[in-house]
Amino acid sequence: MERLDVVIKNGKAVLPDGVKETDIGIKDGRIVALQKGIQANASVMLNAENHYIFPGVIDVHVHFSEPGRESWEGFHTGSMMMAAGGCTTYFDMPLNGIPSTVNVKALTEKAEIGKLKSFVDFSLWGGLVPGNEKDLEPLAEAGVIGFKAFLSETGNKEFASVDDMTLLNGMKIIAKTGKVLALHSESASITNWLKAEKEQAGAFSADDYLESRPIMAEVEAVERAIYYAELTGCPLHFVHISSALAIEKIEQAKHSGMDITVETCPHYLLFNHQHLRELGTIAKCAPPLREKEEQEKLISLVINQKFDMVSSDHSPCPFDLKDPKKHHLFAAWGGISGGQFTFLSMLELAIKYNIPFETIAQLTASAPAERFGLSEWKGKIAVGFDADLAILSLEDSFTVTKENFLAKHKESLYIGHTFPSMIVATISKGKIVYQDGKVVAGKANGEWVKPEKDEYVK
Ligand SMILES: NC(=O)NC(NC(N)=O)C(=O)[O-]
Ligand SMILES: [Zn+2]
Ligand SMILES: [Zn+2]
Repeated sequence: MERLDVVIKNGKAVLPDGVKETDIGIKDGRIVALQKGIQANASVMLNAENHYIFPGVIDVHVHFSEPGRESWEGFHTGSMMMAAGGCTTYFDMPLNGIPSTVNVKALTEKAEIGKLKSFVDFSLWGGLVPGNEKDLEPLAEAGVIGFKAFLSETGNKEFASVDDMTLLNGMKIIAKTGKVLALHSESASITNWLKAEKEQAGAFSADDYLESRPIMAEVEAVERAIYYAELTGCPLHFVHISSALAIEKIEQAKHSGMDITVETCPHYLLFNHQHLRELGTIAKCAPPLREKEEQEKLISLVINQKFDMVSSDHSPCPFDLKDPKKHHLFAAWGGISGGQFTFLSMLELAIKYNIPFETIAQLTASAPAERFGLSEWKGKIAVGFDADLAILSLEDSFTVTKENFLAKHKESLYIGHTFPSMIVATISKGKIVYQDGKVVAGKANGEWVKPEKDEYVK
């Protein structure tokens, strides 16, 4: 009888063309068989009867802040949290750590730490900042997944936002490397101007914060970036888009044939401005949570497949920096801590709005793999692909507590939230990393994943 490492029996696998009952056979970290009734000797047999098996989440947007600010998160706790959330590959952003990932030395240093500490696979973004134009091609060659720049201030002095000239020059160079430029799109001019007005008036309420980062600030930045991409031919990825009007502009550009993708994050879909009013700093992010009406529009846009993917934008910090006793809302650190909940959030929406599970798998796994050059071996359940899987039960629910939230800091908008499904296990390249509420992997086996080599066109 054939010898396999793992056989998952009787699950409902979420395949690109629909849900299918099948066994999954795994050997040497890859899926080798996808059929009912696999007869094999396997070291590990899992019964997945009544459970759904999704491709492991590929979360393109997290901030683990290591090296330099590992007191904010770090690869160890961060990757355990991702595993608990059904994520098997995440892309770490180039900012919030010290140094920022803006040259090859910083990239290599971060990759070494990730390889030692991460429980699941990861890729690394490189930064575009004023003054690092000469580092862009070397970073591309060294294997960054793409580049990231900020059009508004980052809130951290080690990673400056781009001025228009840096953006244009950077786009021109990035276009040549064949990589994608990801943009935090809020206009620095508009948000700084409005923020200064609020500061002068000493007006720091939740409503003031929302007013200081209006939808127009997002739309202006998106439109400008689209013009610049048209001039330079640079592929773009808009991160954490929070308004229907921005999507309208992005849709127009896509229809004109431009190479653009867009993500939103679960917090814009599950929460709204009322949560900032009630909960304060833990619900502070940029762009801000929008009014309920906008939240509903964003959900419709997800249902109508106007977003290419979803990401968590896990951007935590020690609670001290969010402590309302010490900082008013404008001064507190902005960022939502919720990397564990992208998949469960999308399942909540799928159940509520009848979104097909294969659409969820597309948003959380296959579209990111496709966009960022990993689609030959990651992002879907298929023979020959990495056995990166998330096993889900619809018969159980999951209420977030400080105990089962595995991020370094336990303060989060999600504490107390009940998701209508539960992750039973997460498998990374054939190894069970998370099962029954615990990270079970003995050691950190995550690898640094680089995009396909032939993506790089000199
Ligand atoms: N410096 C940050 O991590 N910022 C993040 N903060 C948010 N989203 O509030 C982000 O992605 O913009
Ligand atoms: Zn951002
Ligand atoms: Zn971010």
